[in-house]
Amino acid sequence: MYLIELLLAILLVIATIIIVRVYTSYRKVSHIPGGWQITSFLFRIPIVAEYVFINNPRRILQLVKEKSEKENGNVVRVSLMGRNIVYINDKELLKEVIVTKGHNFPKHKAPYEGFTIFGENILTIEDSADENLRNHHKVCSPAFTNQNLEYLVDYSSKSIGKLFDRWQKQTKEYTINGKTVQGYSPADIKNDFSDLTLDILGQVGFGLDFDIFSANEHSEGIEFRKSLELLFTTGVFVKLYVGMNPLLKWAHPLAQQYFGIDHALKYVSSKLDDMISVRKNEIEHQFSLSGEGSDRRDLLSCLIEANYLQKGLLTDDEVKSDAFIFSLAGHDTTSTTFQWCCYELGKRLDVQQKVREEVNSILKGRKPVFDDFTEMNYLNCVVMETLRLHPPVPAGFRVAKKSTNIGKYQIPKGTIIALDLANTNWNEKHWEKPFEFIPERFAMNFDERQKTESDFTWVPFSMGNRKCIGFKFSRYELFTLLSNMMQKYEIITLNDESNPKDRVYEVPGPTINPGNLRLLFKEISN
Ligand code: HEM
Repeated sequence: MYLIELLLAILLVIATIIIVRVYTSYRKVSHIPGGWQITSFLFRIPIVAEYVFINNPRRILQLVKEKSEKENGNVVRVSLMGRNIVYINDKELLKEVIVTKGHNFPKHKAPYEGFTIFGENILTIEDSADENLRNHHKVCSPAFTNQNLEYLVDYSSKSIGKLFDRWQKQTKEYTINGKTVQGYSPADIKNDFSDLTLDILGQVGFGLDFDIFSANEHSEGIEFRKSLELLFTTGVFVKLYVGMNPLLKWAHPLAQQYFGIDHALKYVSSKLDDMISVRKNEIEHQFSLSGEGSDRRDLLSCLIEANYLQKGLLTDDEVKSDAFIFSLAGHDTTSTTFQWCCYELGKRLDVQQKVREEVNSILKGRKPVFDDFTEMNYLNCVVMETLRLHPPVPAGFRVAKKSTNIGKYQIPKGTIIALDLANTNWNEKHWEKPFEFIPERFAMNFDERQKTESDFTWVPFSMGNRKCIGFKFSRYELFTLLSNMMQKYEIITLNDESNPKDRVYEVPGPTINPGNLRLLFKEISN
C-alpha cells in the first residue's frame, strides 16, 4: 500500500514538473497567435513530438486561418511539449529572419541531425557565419558550374530515354473518352521517376552506373544504390527518432542492425572512401602531368578536385558527407517535382499543348541542350508554378539565439522559427488565386523571372546564404526531363477528382509527394 502511495506521489511530482515546464514555455510566446501541437499521427506522442518537425503545411494553413488571420496571418505559433515553433509565411518577415537579423537565427539542430549519418556537412552546419560553412561552400560551389550543368542536361536526356524504352516495351491500348490510344500507365509513377532521378544521380553525382534500367540485378551499382536508398529513408528516420531521442538512444545500434542500416552504412562508407581515394590520386596525377584537372564531371569528382585545388579545406570525411547530402537532397526533391508537374499538365491539356509547341518550335525534334534553358520561357513558367504550388520541401528551421523582434512580435530566445516556404508560396498577399495552377503569372522573360526568384515571394529553394545549393541543378534537370517528355508523350491525369475517393492528395514526409496519382503517357505519333 505504502509503495503504491509512493509511486503515485512520484507520478504527481513528475506530472507537475511537466505541466510547469510546458506552461512556462508557453507563457513566453502566448502573445503570438497560435495553438498546440496540431500535426498528425506519430507527432502527437509527446516524447516523439519534441523531435519531429516535418509538418504538414495544409495543417499550418488551417491554423493560420483559425488563429492568426485577423492578425494578418503572417505568423502562427505551434506549441509542443515545452517548445514553441513560430511559422512565418511573409516575404518581409522571411527577409528579417534570413537576412537582416539572420545572425540571430542559426539553423535549428534537431531536424537536421538525422542527416549527419556521415558527420557534419553543408546542410547541417548551424551557424551561417561559421568559417567551416564558408569552406563547404567554397568546395561545393564549383560542382555546379555551367560545364557540369551541360553534362547533367546531356545525361538527363539519355536517362529519360532509357525510361521511355522501358515504357515502350509495356505499351498497351487504353480507351480514353471513347477513343483507343497507345500508351503506358505506370502502376506507381513514384517508382518510375525515382528510378529516373537515381539513375541521373548515379552518373552525374558519382560517375557510376547504378544499372537501374539494365537487367543486371547484382552489379556493384545496384548494391550501392540500394544501400543509399536505405540510408536516405530508414537510416535518416532511425537516427532522428531513435539515435537522437535521449530516452531511446541506447537502442540505436540495435535498430541499425535490425533494419540493415549498419551494413548499408559500412558499404556506402567504404565505397565512398575508395572512390575518394582513387579520384584524389587521379586528380593529383593529372595535375602533375598537365597542370589541369581530370575530365570527370560528376559532383563527387568536382568536390574532390575543388578541395585539392584549395589545399584540402575539407577533410575526406567532410567531402564524403557532402557527397552523401547532395545525393539525398538532390534526388527525391526532383522526382517529386516531376510527378507534380506531370499531374498538373495531365489535368490542363491546354497548358501542356502550349509547352509542347514551345519545345517543338525551339528543338525541332533534337535533344535539349544547356543553352535552350533560357529560351524555354513557358516551360520554365510551368516548372516555377509547379514548385510554387507543390514545394517538395515545405519548411526550413531556425532557432532564436537571443530574444529578437520579428515584425511586431518579440521572439524569445530558444524559440524555433519555421521558414514556412509552402505558405509563403501560397500567401494571398503575394499571389492572386494562390491555389490555382497558372503558369502565366510568371513573366515570359528570363530576367523578369529572375527578379521574382529573388524577391522572397517564390521560395521553394529557400533564400539567403542557406538557399538550396542545387537549385540550378534541379531546374536544368527538370527542364531537360520535361522537354524530352513533351516530345514523346502526351500526359493524361486519369484521376477523377470530382470523386473524393479518387483525388490526388499530398503525402507528408521529408518531401511532399502526390498520393494516389494515376497518369497515362500517350504516345505522340509523328
Ligand atoms: C526541386 C528540387 C529541390 C528543392 C525544392 C530543394 C529545396 C531545398 C530547400 C528548401 C533547402 C533549404 C533547406 C533548409 O534550410 O532547411 C535546400 C537545401 C539544400 N539543397 Fe536543395 N532542393 C532541391 C534540389 C537539390 C539538389 C538537386 C541538390 C544537390 C545536387 C540539393 C542540395 C541541397 C543542399 C546541399 C542544401 C543545403 C544548403 C545549405 O544549407 O547551405 N538540392 N534545398
